[in-house]
Amino acid sequence: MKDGPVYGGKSFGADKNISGEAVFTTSLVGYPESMTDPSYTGQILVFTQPLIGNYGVPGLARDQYSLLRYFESSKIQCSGIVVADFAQKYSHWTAVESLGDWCKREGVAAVTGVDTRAIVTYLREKGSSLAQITIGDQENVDGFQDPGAMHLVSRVSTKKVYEVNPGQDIKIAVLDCGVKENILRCLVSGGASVTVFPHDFPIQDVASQFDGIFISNGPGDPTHCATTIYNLQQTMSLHSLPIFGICLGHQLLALAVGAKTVKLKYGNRAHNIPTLDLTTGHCHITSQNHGYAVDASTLPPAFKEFFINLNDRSNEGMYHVSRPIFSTQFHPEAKGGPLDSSFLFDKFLANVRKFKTEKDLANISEAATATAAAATATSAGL
Ligand SMILES: NC(=O)CC[C@H](N)C(=O)O
Repeated sequence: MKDGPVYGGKSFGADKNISGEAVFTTSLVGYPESMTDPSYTGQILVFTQPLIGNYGVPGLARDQYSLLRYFESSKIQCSGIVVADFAQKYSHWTAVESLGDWCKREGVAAVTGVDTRAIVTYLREKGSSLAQITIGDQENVDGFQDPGAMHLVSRVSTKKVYEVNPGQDIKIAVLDCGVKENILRCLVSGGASVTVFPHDFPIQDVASQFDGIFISNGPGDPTHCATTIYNLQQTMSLHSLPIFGICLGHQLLALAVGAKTVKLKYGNRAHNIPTLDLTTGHCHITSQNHGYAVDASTLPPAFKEFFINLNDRSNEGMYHVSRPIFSTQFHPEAKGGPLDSSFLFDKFLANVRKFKTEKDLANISEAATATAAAATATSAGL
């Protein structure tokens, strides 16, 4: 840790020195999904679940939409992992290699035999900390890189526009800040065509060609994404289409409407965080991975708090009082994690379908008015 403590262990991944922000997750399963989630870029992930690796690592299989079936992106995104007990023997029908071989092949540092309870106690007391993984006596020439100071979204976002599940009647534009494959799957399996745009694409210029906009999860401090925030402001003032944001997407939407974000002491990374829906009084168990949060007291009057975290009372979402715009801090796509909140994709898709129907009806009546006007002009001999 940057502030002093050293924890010893044995390398079982790539033998290389790395640095990043040490964070912990209390999720019991889902290490392939978490490690390939672009939101973990620049972070050293410490697992509180002591035994990690026992079901191995799946391959790069793709589903009927050409989305990755078992991973959230095509490579490991975190800088390194720390576990108490790496399981060398693994067994699962999807497994193609061990966790150690995967980390070695992808050049990712991994350490086992570490007192992870001591690290988590330290992180909970001091807060998320910059840290290094160093092999032997080698010095880490890079020092302590701070992912919070970097614009990581520009590194993980797509460079070119692409489409998933083309040809459907409803069309959604996704702003890719580090989108997880399962988010795209949740949108296309609900019957939408999805076009994925780079994070800084001027989405306001093409919004009229779509029936909804989705803003994805992503790594780092949301305040670095000034271009996306500006583009969202423009989109909301020029267009009335439905918008849905998840995690970083929620934070960017909140910043775009004038609210503020704060850095949490050690963040929320787990698959079982109780979250209260303030509109229904229902509690949902949610999947989370974030270090920043929206300060609900700074939301403008047009937005209400949607959900709150029942552990630390932090904000978990917001909705517009009269427009089809809402966002959540947690991950309703839940990969890994419980599916309690997957109804939010249904809610967004229902908003999108309603908007599309109203748009189509407005176009028909506009065309009918134009035809009637032309007929009147013709009969009047004009
Ligand atoms: N999963 C995410 O989108 C994370 C959002 C943001 N980088 C945070 O840590 O708060």
